[in-house]
Amino acid sequence: MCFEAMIPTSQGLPEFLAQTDYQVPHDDQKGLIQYGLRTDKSFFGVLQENQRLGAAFNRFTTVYAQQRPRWVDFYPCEERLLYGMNASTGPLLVDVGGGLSGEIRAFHTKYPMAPGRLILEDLPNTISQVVATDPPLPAAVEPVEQDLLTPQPLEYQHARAYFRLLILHDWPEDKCRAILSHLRNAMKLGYSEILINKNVLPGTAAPWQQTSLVWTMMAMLASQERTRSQWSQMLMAVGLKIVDIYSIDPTSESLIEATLPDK
Ligand SMILES: C[S@@+](CC[C@H](N)C(=O)[O-])C[C@H]1O[C@@H](n2cnc3c(N)ncnc32)[C@H](O)[C@@H]1O
Repeated sequence: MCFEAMIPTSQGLPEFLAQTDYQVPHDDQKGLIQYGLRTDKSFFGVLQENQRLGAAFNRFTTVYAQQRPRWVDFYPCEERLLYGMNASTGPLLVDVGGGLSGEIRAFHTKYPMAPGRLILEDLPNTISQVVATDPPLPAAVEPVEQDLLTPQPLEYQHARAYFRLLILHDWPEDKCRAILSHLRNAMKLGYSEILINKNVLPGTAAPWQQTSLVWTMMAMLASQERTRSQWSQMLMAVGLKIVDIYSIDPTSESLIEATLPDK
């Protein structure tokens, strides 16, 4: 991953920035990765095409998440998800771009008797890796091939929560809005929520653990880490509002809870 994708992309950085007048790239189809790897594919397009690289990336994100505090340990799941859950309304949890499923496994391990379906969505190559994992996926978790740039199928609408870890920093602003709009359209007013497990940078003096990803995100994905006000503006722009932000320490990913406003 590092040698085949990140280093060649980073090596192209000075030349690319000089050619684009040192502007922050926002187009994930004409960014640094296309320049550095001489490809017309996006980062995830490269990983879907090259299964070995894709599998290495999925292992990397799994190990990365294992080193971080898990949302299930600092978000009040009983109070905010399980209380009021109605399995006939829709799934309990849909993990969008869930990768090798660490988070939904962690949720299931902590709440094995929770009512409702647990859905793990990702691209085809990742899902084929998920179903072959050892230890195997718990039977309660349903792996589904689903492109997050498309609407949620009817079957997975009106979920109690749509969860996303390390996803929205992978996409530039316009794609984030498109992704969130599909989820907003799937939500049930007064019931569904979106849980975003990501860094929420302070306006100043952000810790290095949070800012160290900024260059990587810009280079590989033409995207960025975001401050609280940037998250708030993006969610408002697609008709969602932040209910609360839960954090366990200032250097780790927070959990942003967002819903449809009552109006
Ligand atoms: C940074 S990883 C995060 C994985 C997982 N949420 C975690 O934190 O371990 C991004 C995930 O998004 C998935 N992904 C990328 N593009 C996608 C798309 N268009 N539709 C669905 N999933 C996508 C990737 O396959 C990958 O599993």
